[in-house]
Amino acid sequence: KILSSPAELVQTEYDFIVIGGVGNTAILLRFSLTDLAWIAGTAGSVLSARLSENPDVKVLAVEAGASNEGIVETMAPFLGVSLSNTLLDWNYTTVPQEGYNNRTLSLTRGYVLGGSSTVNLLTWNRGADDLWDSWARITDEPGWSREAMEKYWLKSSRLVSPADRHDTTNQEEPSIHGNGPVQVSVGGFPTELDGRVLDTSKMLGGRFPYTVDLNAGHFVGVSYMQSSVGGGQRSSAATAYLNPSQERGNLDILINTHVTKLVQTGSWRGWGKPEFRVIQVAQSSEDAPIQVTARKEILLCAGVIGTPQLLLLSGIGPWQDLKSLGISPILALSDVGQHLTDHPAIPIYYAVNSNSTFDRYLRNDTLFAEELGHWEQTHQGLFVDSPGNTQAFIRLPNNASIYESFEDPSSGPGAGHLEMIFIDGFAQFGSLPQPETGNFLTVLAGVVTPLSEGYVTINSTNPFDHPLIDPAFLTSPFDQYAIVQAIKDIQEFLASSPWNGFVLDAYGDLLNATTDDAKLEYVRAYGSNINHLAGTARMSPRTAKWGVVDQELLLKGAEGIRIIDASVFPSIPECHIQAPVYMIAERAADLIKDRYHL
Ligand SMILES: Cc1cc2nc3c(=O)[nH]c(=O)nc-3n(C[C@H](O)[C@H](O)[C@H](O)COP(=O)(O)OP(=O)(O)OC[C@H]3O[C@@H](n4cnc5c(N)ncnc54)[C@H](O)[C@@H]3O)c2cc1C
Repeated sequence: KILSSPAELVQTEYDFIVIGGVGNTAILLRFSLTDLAWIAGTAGSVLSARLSENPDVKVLAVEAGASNEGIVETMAPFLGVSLSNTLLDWNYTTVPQEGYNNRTLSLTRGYVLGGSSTVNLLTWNRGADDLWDSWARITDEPGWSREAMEKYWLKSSRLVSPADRHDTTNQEEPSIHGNGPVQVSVGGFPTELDGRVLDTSKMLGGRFPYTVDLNAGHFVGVSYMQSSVGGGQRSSAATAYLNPSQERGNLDILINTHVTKLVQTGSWRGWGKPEFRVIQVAQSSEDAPIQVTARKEILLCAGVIGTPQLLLLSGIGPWQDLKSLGISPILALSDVGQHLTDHPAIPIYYAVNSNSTFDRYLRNDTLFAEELGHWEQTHQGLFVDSPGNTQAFIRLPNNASIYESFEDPSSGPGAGHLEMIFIDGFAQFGSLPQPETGNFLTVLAGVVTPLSEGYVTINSTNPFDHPLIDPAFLTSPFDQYAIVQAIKDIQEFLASSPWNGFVLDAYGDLLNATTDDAKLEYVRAYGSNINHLAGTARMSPRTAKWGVVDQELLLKGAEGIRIIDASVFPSIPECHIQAPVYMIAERAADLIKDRYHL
């Protein structure tokens, strides 16, 4: 059941407590753990669902944000972009980004059941086979390999028909998809770009090959984009995992409540290893915190920003940083909050010779309302897709001059370095506002193997204050080189014959950016990110001195805490990252069930 205040808790002891997003925590619901406590976000929802499957297991999921139910913007895929800077967003801001002319950027994170899976842009990428095999190597754990993770790919999602039920032959490969709760489909509202993108790929070949289904594991090529959409509606960790489980008698979901601290309750078997079995929760910094016990484990799923913040507030992290904040250090882990990585991105705009782009809907309230009404009645039309029906992952040229200074950072030849998403209208991903007239296309370009790394840390012991967030965009020369190459690739792509008579001029300052330096200046002025933050509590081999969690996602040097969210990724995936979050959450649920014989 859903509880909206800690005062509604009828018990203060559970098997598991899931902290955050009840996103992937939904997995826990499968288990019905009586002894777990957790935070419910994307991963949190998965865990909540999976663990509460066993009626003997009592699970409490704690989510700082609100319920996802009844909010149309979270369900109509096209409206997902409107959820940033709302009450469902943590509304974080980065510190000034040197690589972006010292601009600060808004960072969206879901403040709602389902976490960021409730507010994201829905693209569904499982990650290259090479990525998973590299994680198995980095962590020295075959259980994270592509082969071992196949079952969690199959268990987390299933392919369904697009909203318009068009023939998808050669647009996807049904045989490689599974039977899990998240519904996945290709776009259900074809655009005038789709055919041109595919024709260009077939014409150019080379670095732009056509790949029928990237999710088959070879993540290089131009393809129809798959999204977490079923029947024209968002499929999130909340709708797929959590909502169907929330009536279970062994699952309590506490919303609008922050976990403010993980409390040390003793030393494991009396020999010094700190043990954490209790959390503190509150709804504001004025409230007296309430304590809740997890008999078995605290499952920390608070995401790339919330997880390190909570660890630091609880005395877990770099020793000197904790001491300088006046926090008594309990566990020295220098990697907490470090290695924050995201994909830098730049929207490229062209005026187009068309009257069919979505620009007119964004400029005309009546048209917009009519289209929304159409979606509400039929789940058809423009609103069934997040903007963009096609995407491409491209490798840098083999002879790229940057390889004289840097080794290839990709996980292998089956993963790209650059991404492009083709959008039939002016998508405001950067700081350029939509022009008042005209029709446009947007290509959102990104670097998916960034080498720039930053951090999340705190400068306040008030858990309700935002942490300091520095993704350090574009500080590595590799990223600078790669994003310029992405712009050149887009220019080459759109200069080919399928676009003749359709693409007009580049829009904005890009028109005059003829040199590499000018292109880089354009990115510094208008660049943004794709909200794929990862890595602030990295997984490493159990005996390694670096890292925050071990191969089973248990907090190193402690008992009672397991971290399950995008913070544990040992490297940033070369793709959109929600599917890998679901997959690690599914595996975590199995690891927990095995450990406790559930
Ligand atoms: C705007 C946006 C667009 C994106 N687009 C895509 C996309 O198209 N495709 C894709 O694959 N990925 C996309 N992503 C990324 C993807 O959604 C996330 O990486 C993924 O959902 C993260 O899952 P998580 O479980 O790590 O964290 P989250 O899902 O963010 O869950 C963390 C949860 O913890 C809660 N929480 C935090 N601190 C506390 C606390 N102290 N107490 C209680 N609760 C707390 C939060 O409210 C949140 O619900 C996007 C993300 C955003 C924000």
